[in-house]
Amino acid sequence: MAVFTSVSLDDVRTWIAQFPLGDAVALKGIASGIENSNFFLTTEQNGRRTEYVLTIFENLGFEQLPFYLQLMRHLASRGVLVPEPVPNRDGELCVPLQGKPAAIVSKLEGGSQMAPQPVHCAAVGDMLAKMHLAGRDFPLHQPNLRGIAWWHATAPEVFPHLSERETALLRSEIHYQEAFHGSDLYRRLQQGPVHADLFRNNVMFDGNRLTGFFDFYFAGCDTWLFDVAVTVNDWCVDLDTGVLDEPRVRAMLDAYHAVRPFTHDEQTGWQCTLRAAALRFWLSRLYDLYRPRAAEMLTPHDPTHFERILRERIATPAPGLSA
Ligand SMILES: Nc1ncnc2c1ncn2[C@@H]1O[C@H](COP(=O)(O)OP(=O)(O)O)[C@@H](O)[C@H]1O
Ligand SMILES: N[C@@H](CCOP(=O)(O)O)C(=O)O
Repeated sequence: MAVFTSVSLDDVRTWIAQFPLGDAVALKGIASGIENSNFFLTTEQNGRRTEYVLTIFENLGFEQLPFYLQLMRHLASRGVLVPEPVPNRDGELCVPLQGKPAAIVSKLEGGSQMAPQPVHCAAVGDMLAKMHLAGRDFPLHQPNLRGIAWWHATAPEVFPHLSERETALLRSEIHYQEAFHGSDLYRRLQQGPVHADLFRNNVMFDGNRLTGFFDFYFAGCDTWLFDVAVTVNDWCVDLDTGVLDEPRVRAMLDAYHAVRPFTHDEQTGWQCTLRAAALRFWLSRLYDLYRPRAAEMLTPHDPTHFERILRERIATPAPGLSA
């Protein structure tokens, strides 16, 4: 159950007076999610009921949240389908609740599509390209906090837990990625705000209609290509083998390319970037598995899934960026 901080409807009734949303009439904890406490919040104003999502941030502090919340606001104002944060009467997007930072955002319709078909991948590719373009004039900057600096800092913490075979792979891949990240080619890749965690469970669909991207709390500035690679590695993969499913890859990449054409440099850097995206989640899953965990945290995700994907991306070239 992902409600780590308990809040009652009475608590919220008083707290919500600072927002121009009317009265709080219902509050329901959301079971899924592993980072924050999330609730569906219903408000009533002039006889009209509206549903929102109330998030209490368990790990992020007040100083870190403006980047994420302002980014969502910026994207929403440019027509990208993302939850829109609601400012309070003082214009603040993030305010304390039970002593922790909290925010209210609009609720997306629908549910997650956990068995995506090419039609869903195309919708994700199209919206991802629109999101990258819309982020070009976003004024705030924060690096991807799960980028190469984090890999360097984190690998030594997991090495003691790994087999020789795993250690060899992790060492050699970080070494390989250092060379790629230090190259002229890498410096020429287009960069901007990216979601950086656009997995199947972070996108809503109503049937085949995409209704939004959410969970922006790993977002940061990185190459657009990295975002594409993270997304392909999750949406277009055979979950048992880590092998990419070509029809889904083609649907996603072609839809992206139709909105924001890939560059020649991106074509060249594509295979390395798919490996970087696999490495990022292998390492974070290893770290989550081996670090001391708070008692209430849920079962960590399986790291071997991304180890398999990384080995597969090294062994087999993925379909190219354009057909
Ligand atoms: N804006 C939203 N609209 C609709 N549902 C949402 C929204 N934000 C979160 N949810 C629901 O809450 C669940 C947990 O959210 P998530 O952001 O993944 O949590 P966590 O950050 O704790 O991993 C999601 O799976 C989804 O069902
Ligand atoms: N997508 C990551 C974990 C992040 O969890 P989320 O529920 O906040 O998206 C992974 O699968 O390792």
